[in-house]
Amino acid sequence: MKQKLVIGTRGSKLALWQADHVAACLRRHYPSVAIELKNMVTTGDKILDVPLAKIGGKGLFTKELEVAMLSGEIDLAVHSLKDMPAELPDGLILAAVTERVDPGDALISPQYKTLDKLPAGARVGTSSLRRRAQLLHARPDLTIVDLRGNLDTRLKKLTTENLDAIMLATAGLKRLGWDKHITQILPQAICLPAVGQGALAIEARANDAETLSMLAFLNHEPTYRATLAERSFLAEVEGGCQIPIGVYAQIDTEDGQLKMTAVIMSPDGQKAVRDSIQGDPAQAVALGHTLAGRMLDHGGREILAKLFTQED
Ligand SMILES: NCc1[nH]cc(CCC(=O)O)c1CC(=O)O
Repeated sequence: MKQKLVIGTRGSKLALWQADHVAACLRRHYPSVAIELKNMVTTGDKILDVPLAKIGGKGLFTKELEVAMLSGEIDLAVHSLKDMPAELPDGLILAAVTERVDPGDALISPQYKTLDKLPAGARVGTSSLRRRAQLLHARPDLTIVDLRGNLDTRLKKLTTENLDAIMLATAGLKRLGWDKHITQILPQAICLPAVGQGALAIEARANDAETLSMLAFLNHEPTYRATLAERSFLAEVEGGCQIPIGVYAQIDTEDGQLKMTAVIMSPDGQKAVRDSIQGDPAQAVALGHTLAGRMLDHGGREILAKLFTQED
């Protein structure tokens, strides 16, 4: 067993909470091992004024940590699984995926509370194409305002940018103790989450057997299986986190089946392909591929082709 593990993390409040949480789990499990944290800055943290969809590129929030891991500077990195690209760089693997509790998206609207009570033309802040498309699909009259920055910045912008509502991940708000601001958790019929939303990913070197076995206890198998199906869906649709797809999979505790629903939308929410699949959790990867293939054939490919040629 190693006597020291170095965790790499980004410096945002959410990232620090996540890394501290994993550090605390490790310290409890291995009282004699030194658990150190190392703060790092990623490209995604540096570019704060450009909409994410325009920066493009995969792994915007993960690359610098991965370089440090490969060089041995850090032993593991903690990420929101949602921020991880579908395929990891050579030499790195997901050592564990933690239990997912809140996969959904939340609306914060101090004045109107819920989506259906927002007045016509209301201004809603989000920088996610996925949220924009699904909001506009349900409410074409809304005005979507781009909203970048860390969670705390975005909450402040609700007031400073004169917005009627903003949308954020429930999990992130809960982790920071800000769930008191939530006025509605959007139902999945209206808004499906991003791939992996709500789960933490622990990334480590593929050849570092000692660290991998020390991290194994952090893995929650049902969440791992469900998010594997989601990530396999994503890999097949071939996008980063900034394409308008929503997907949610879970293992049904009654019949043990993996059940997954996904949506591919045009950014304006006008075109939507929605479909579901279920099967054996051991076939998670195949289920993701099959669902993606079916949805691409039934209009998804057209929506995505248009998206990639758009220049706005
Ligand atoms: N893209 C930023 C990001 N990455 C992970 C979370 C929230 C926590 C999670 O989904 O696990 C957020 C904030 C948000 O989308 O509101």
